[in-house]
Amino acid sequence: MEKFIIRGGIPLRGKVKISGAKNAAVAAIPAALLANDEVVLENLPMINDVRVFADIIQYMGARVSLTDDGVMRINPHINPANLPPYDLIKKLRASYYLLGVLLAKYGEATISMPGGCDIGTRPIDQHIKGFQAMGARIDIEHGMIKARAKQLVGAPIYLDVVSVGATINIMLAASMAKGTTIIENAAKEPHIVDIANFINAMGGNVKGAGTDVIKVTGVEHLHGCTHMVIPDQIEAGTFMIAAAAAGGDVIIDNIIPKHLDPITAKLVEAGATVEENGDHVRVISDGSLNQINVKTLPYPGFPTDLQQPMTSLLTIARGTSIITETVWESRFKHVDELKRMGANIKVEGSSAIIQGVKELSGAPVKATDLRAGAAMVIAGLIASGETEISCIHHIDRGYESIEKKLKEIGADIVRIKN
Ligand SMILES: CC(=O)N[C@H]1[C@@H](OP(=O)(O)OP(=O)(O)OC[C@H]2O[C@@H](n3ccc(=O)[nH]c3=O)[C@H](O)[C@@H]2O)O[C@H](CO)[C@@H](O)[C@@H]1O
Ligand SMILES: C=C(OP(=O)(O)O)C(=O)O
Repeated sequence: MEKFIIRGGIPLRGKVKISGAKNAAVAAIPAALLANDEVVLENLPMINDVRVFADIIQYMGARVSLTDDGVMRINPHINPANLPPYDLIKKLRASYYLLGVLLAKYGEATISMPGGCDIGTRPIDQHIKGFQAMGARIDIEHGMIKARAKQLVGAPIYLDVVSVGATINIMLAASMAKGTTIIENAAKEPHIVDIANFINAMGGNVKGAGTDVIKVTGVEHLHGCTHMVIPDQIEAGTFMIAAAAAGGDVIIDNIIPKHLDPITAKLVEAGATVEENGDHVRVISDGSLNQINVKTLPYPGFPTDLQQPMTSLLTIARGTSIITETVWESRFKHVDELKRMGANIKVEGSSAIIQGVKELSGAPVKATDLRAGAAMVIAGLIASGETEISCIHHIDRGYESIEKKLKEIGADIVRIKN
């Protein structure tokens, strides 16, 4: 087991390069199996979720090479009967995308229930409803989801909730279905657009991604291509919040500033300066911030995946802030850990009421999930004294070398083996 040790109170200065988006990468890797020949994915983040997904598709027979610069070459010929074991599938959420991909290409998919962060109940009923509307038969037995369809047929599908996973999974299944699928009330996150672009680069026909109506016309075959994964909105937002909270002057580079608008708006409201320029944003802050209220919403709202990091920032903002989580019902496990560091937070239903304190003090805390881990890192950066963060395997699922990137902008953080 590894830990991070952070000595806080140091302003951050310099430039940090953002990696490819986790939630696009973990959809693009299974999506590559739709193609008939080699796919090259560029700008993949070097995170554990990517490595695990490489292991999963290799287990199924794909030939995969992944280099340190985030380039993965995938020869997509697999044996769909090689069912990846539960131990691999449960390591991440995005393994559910294998259902849409295998159903589209082979007419059959058997996958165990996916894993992912423990942030509330995580049903996949909307994915299933979509597959069923296209004519698939779905059975759930002994923890396995079995999906079968001689021929998927395009259909109108209205999502009851705005779901990132269901939108992408239905796009994947529909990419090779007979006829046209129309997804209404679709999610609009940047990674939805990225995967639609990737399917189109393989010869597919997806229109409307980024709006709430997506039209997918199935094609018979998809071919290989090279696709560059978009920058990670959530990693970029995490560094923006860290810079605003710890104080300093940080350029967050290699990003699409538009994707950061909801975060920029809130940091400016709290008193930080954010300058947008081409493919970077610059965050300048003296660490003295004012209270704000934040409500998580599907894109283009404030992302739920940054709610926990934002909570850490607000622990030291003047006044009382309220963060309302509308996407996940149990995404407040970081609160008890922040309280160990002196934060004054009360959770009432889906809101955290945060009374700003003068300072946090370092303490031993744990990363209860991926973004709770990021929240602990930010808390450690602003706290006086030493913070020791355990269970950092959660952080490694989704952040590429977070300690190296933070060190480059002046933070005092080390990874130690326990
Ligand atoms: C691998 C990946 O991309 N993970 C992201 C994805 O998770 P994930 O795809 O699991 O999240 P969804 O967008 O599907 O979930 C949004 C909401 O819809 C509900 N729901 C979802 C599906 C369904 O079939 N039925 C249903 O009721 C969920 O309980 C949740 O309340 O989007 C979330 C919301 O932006 C992010 O927090 C995760 O980081
Ligand atoms: C919740 C997250 O991840 P996952 O859906 O992969 O568990 C996240 O990235 O914040």
